[in-house]
Amino acid sequence: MTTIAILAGDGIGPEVTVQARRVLEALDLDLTFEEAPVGGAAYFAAGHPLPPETLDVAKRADAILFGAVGDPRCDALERKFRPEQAILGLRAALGLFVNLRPATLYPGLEDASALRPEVAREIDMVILRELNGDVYFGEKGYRTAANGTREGYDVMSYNEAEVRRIAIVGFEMAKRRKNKLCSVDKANVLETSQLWRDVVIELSADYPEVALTHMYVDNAAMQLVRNPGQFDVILTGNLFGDILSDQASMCTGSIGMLPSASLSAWSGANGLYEPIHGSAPDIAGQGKANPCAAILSAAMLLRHSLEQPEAAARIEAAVSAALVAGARTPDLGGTMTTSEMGDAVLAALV
Ligand SMILES: NC(=O)c1ccc[n+]([C@@H]2O[C@H](COP(=O)([O-])OP(=O)(O)OC[C@H]3O[C@@H](n4cnc5c(N)ncnc54)[C@H](O)[C@@H]3O)[C@@H](O)[C@H]2O)c1
Ligand SMILES: CC(C)[C@H](C(=O)O)[C@@H](O)C(=O)O
Ligand SMILES: [Mg+2]
Repeated sequence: MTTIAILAGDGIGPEVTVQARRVLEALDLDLTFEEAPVGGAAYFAAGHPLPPETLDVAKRADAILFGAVGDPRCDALERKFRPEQAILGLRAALGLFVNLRPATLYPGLEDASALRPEVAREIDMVILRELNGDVYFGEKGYRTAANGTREGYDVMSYNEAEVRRIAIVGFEMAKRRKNKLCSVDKANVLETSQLWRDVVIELSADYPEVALTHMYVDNAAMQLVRNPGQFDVILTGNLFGDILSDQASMCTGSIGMLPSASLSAWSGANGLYEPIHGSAPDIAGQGKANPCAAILSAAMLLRHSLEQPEAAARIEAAVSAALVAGARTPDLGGTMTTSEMGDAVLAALV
């Protein structure tokens, strides 16, 4: 029996996750679903954003479908109780250091893209984001000195083993795609990035067939808008990958379109799958959220954790067909509700 943990979370998290679950159920794959609270929902129900029972459910499952966490009512809480700690805690506890964030333009979405149609049409990349290190997991502090001056800090660091293991994934992915790897860093300023670049260059000797380039992150942000078609696999750290993937999403039409997979190795069980967007408090409860990113995350779950590539392709084809037929939530310029968009994808499933 295959068990999928559903951690829907806060805001639009539950709204989009239920649509992804409907699509998975329609495939008749004999999946069992186990729901558990996470984020603000878990804090209000159980006093902690990632209760031990929820972590157990996640660890026991064959794969995890995650919605989003974040609740403005928690903004004033001590950091360890904030909803966002739940997703960081899961990534750390499950050793999910590989984060795949594919960005492609779905047919017909040229009009929704922030770019000119001929530029947008070229987008077909994966942002490979390291997910267990960087400023996210370095020493942190917020303190007040004796003279009353406040100081905040988050240490940015990577060691060479951490860089090597994600870089290997990058080279292997590039080999299976277009043999192009662009490593994005800030080596002109940061020692962390200098180490990153040194390790990537050393490793490149094992992959002579892969064309390796390096780009500073500020230039990469610009090139994503100027000429996104130049990218195949972008290999980058935790913070830069977070920012660049939100930017890439608007090039493909909407942040509501980009799925992600978080894995402990390139392929394997216990992966966590989530849209790249957050809980979107500004539209929560209004039926306005685009469920495509969540639905496409379910497709990634089938491909990477359940070894069901045909089923994954069926979901992706259904999303594509629904969009070609004109199905659009407001973020894509349409008027459909979240569940109507789910209906459209279900109707297109063949
Ligand atoms: N992995 C996660 O759980 C995750 C990811 C990002 C942000 N967050 C959290 O979510 C909360 C809100 O953060 P934010 O506003 O900066 O980012 P967000 O991604 O939630 O929303 C940014 C903007 O995009 C829109 N948007 C997002 N998803 C959409 C969708 N599916 N369809 C249509 N529009 C969509 C929102 O309405 C908003 O205007 C914060 O608490 C943040 O920490 C969580
Ligand atoms: C909520 C937050 C911790 C998270 C991140 O920064 O990784 C989010 O922005 C994401 O992109 O998954
Ligand atoms: Mg983000």
